[in-house]
Amino acid sequence: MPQPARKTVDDFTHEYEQYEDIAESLLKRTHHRPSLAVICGSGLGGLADLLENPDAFNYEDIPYFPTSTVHGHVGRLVFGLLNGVTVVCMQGRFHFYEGYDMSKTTIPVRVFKLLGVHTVIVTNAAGGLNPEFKIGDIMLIKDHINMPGLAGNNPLMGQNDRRWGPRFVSLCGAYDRDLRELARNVATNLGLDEILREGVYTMVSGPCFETVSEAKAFRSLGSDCMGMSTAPEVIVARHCGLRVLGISLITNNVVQEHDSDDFPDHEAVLIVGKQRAHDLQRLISELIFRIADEYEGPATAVSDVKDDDDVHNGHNGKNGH
Ligand SMILES: O=P(O)(O)O[C@H]1O[C@H](CO)[C@@H](O)[C@H]1O
Ligand SMILES: Nc1nc2[nH]cnc2c(=O)[nH]1
Repeated sequence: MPQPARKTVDDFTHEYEQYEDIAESLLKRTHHRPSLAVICGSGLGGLADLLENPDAFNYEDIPYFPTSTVHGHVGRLVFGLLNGVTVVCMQGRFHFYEGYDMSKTTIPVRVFKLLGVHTVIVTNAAGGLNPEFKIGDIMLIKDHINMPGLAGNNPLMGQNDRRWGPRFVSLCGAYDRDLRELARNVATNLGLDEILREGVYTMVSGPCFETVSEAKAFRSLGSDCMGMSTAPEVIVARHCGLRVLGISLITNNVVQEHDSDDFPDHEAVLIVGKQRAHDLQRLISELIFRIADEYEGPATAVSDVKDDDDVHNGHNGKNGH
C-alpha cells in the first residue's frame, strides 16, 4: 500500500487542529511528556545529544514542520531526560531568512504548549554590540528589539485564535525576571559569573549581517547584541502563556568602525559555539533541574484567557506587572 504523502509546511494554514495533529503524532511516537523545551541556536545543538533515553525525530518526519537549511542546525526534535528532567529540544531552529513566513518559523512553540511544556529556554548565537562584551560571553536576554516585527513581520499577524491567547499581547517582562535571577544564581554557583552578562537582543531578518551604520544605530538604541532569530519564538511563547528564558552566546563582535578590516562570518560563529558548548550545557542542564524543581506547573492555562482580551492578556500575572 502506498504511504499517504507527508503533510508539508506548505499545507499548513495555522488551524488549531493542525497544531494538535503535530502534537498527537509526536505523542504517539514517544512516551516522554516534557514540561520544558529548549531551542538550540546556531552551533549550540550539542545539548540535545546529552539527553538520556532519547527519542529523536527529523523535522522531515514531523507533519507540517519546516526543515532546517542552515549549517549548524541539525534539524531534529529530541525528547529525553536532561539532569533527570523530561525535556524536548529543537536541535536547530527555523529562521525567517530561510524563506518561511514568520508564523511558520514558530510552529514548534505552539506544539510545545500542546505537549504540556510550561517553560521555554531560547538560545541563540549573537554578535556583541556592547563594548564591554567579549567573545564567548553568555548574555541573559532581558528584552528585545524586534526589527522585522516593527516593520510588520510579526508571527501573530492575521486572525487571532483565542485558544492560544489574546489579540493584543504585552511583551513587558517577556523574558521572565525570576528565571533570569535563577540563571544568575546558577551561573555563580557554576563559576560562570565572570562571563555572564545581561542585555537587550536586537533581531534583524538577515541573512545579511548588518552594516556598520546599522550596527551603530542599534547600539545607540540600547541594544547589546544582534541576531536573526528568537524574537518571534518569544512572542508566540508569551502569547500562549509559556514562561521564557532567553540566552545569547556572544560569538563575535559586531563591527562598528567603518575602517575596520573585521567582518562577521557564520563559520566563526559556529566555532565559538563549539568552544563554549560545555559551559552552556552545564548552565542549561542545572537550570532545567532548578526550574523543574521550583516552577513545576503550567504558567497559564489556555482556558484562562478572558473574553475581554483588550483588558486581560491571559498571562502569568507576575510577568510584566
Ligand atoms: O539565532 P541563531 O539561530 O542562533 O543563529 C545566528 O547565527 C546565524 C548567523 O551566523 C544566524 O542565523 C543568527 O540568527
Ligand atoms: N545579525 C547578526 N546575527 C548574528 N548571529 C551571530 N552573530 C551575528 C551578528 O554579528 N549579527
